[in-house]
Amino acid sequence: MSQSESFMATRPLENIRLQVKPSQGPPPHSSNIYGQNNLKNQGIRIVHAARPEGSGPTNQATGANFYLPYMTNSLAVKIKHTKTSRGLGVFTIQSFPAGHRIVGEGAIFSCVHPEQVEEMEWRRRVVHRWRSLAVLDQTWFKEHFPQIQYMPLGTLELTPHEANKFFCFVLEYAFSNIPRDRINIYPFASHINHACEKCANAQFWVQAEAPDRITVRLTRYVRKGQEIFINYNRPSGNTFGCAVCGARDGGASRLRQFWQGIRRRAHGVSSDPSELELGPISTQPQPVPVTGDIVDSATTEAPADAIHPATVAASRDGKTTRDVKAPTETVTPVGEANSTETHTSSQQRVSAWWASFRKSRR
Ligand SMILES: C[S@@+](CC[C@H](N)C(=O)[O-])C[C@H]1O[C@@H](n2cnc3c(N)ncnc32)[C@H](O)[C@@H]1O
Repeated sequence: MSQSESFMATRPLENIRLQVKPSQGPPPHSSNIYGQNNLKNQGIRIVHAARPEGSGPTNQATGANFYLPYMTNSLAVKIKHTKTSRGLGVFTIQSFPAGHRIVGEGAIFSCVHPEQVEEMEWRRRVVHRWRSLAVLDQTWFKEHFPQIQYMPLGTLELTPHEANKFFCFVLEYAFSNIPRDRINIYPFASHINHACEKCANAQFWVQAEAPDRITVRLTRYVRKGQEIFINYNRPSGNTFGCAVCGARDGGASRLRQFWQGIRRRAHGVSSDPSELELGPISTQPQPVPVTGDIVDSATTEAPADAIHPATVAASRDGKTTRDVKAPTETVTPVGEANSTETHTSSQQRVSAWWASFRKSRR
C-alpha cells in the first residue's frame, strides 16, 4: 500500500475537516464587505453571476439560475464598520433626497420561516440550506458577514456549536416575507442597524410575492457618508437602544430625552417629528408588529402588491396580533408619579392640619 493509500484508509475523507485558507481577496465579480467592487471603477455593475451550465439553482426563494445576487447597490451605499459596538453598518456614498430608494435587492440566503415548522425541523432545514449552497456562495456569504466566518465550507457537517451560532445569526439578520413562510437574509439590508422611530432615516418593505425582494427608502434627506438606520420595530424590544439617541424601546427618561434632543440635532434630525422632512413612503400604512420577538410590519390595509416592512428576530412562538400598536417613544419621566403622590399627600396633610387648627380655635 502506498503512503497516500494508507493515509486514505486510516482517515476517510468524510472525517477530515477541510483547512480552508483565507481567500486572497474577493472574486473579481463581487464586492467585499466594504462595498468595494473591482469592476465599479470601470463603470460595470454585476448583478448576478451566472452559474455553470447544467448546475441547479442556488436560490430556493427565486429558483433563479445564478449564484448569489451580488452587490447591486455598491454605487449608492457601502458597508463599513461603525467603530461602535453596533459592528458593521450601511453608509451612503453620496447625498440622497428623502424618498430615495437606497437599497433594492434579492435575498442571498432564504429558508423556511421558523413559525412554519417545529424548532428541530427548522434547525435541520437551516443547516441543510447552508450545506446545499454552492461553495462560491458560501465563501461570498462568509466574506460578507463576518459573524459567520467560522462556518465550514462545502457539505461538511456543522458542529453543534457552529450550528447554534448559525441559527442565532439567521434569526438576527433575516427578514420575514409577507406570507410568513420564508425568512431571507439580504446583502445590504441585513447590515442596516436599528434606530428608534424618530431617528430612523429609512423604512423597509419586503415585496409581497416571491422572490421577496427588499426595498429600503430614505424618509429624509441623508448626507454623503451618513449611516442608514431602520426601525426594527420589535414589540419585545431590542437588547440595544437606538443608535442615534440611545432610547430604549418602550421609553426614555426626561434626562435621556434631553440628551436625545441634543444628539438628534447633532445628527441633523429635527427633535419635533412634525418638522421632519418625510419622503413619500411616510404615507404608507404604519407598520404593525406581531407578538414575540418576530416582527411583521404588514398591515391589513396595505394594497395587494404592496411591499412592506417585516423583520424576524429571535423567538419562534410569536402569534400574529394585527392590532398591536408599534412601540412608540412614550416617555414616562422618572419619578413623576412619585412626586405627584407626594404633592397630593402633603396637600392633604396641610388641609388636615388647617381643619384641626380651626377646630381648636373655635
Ligand atoms: C441586522 S444586524 C445589523 C448589522 C450588524 N451591525 C453587523 O455588524 O452586521 C443586527 C445586529 O446589529 C447590532 N445592532 C443593530 N442596531 C444596533 C443598535 N442600535 N445598537 C447596538 N447594536 C445594534 C445588534 O448586534 C444586532 O443583533
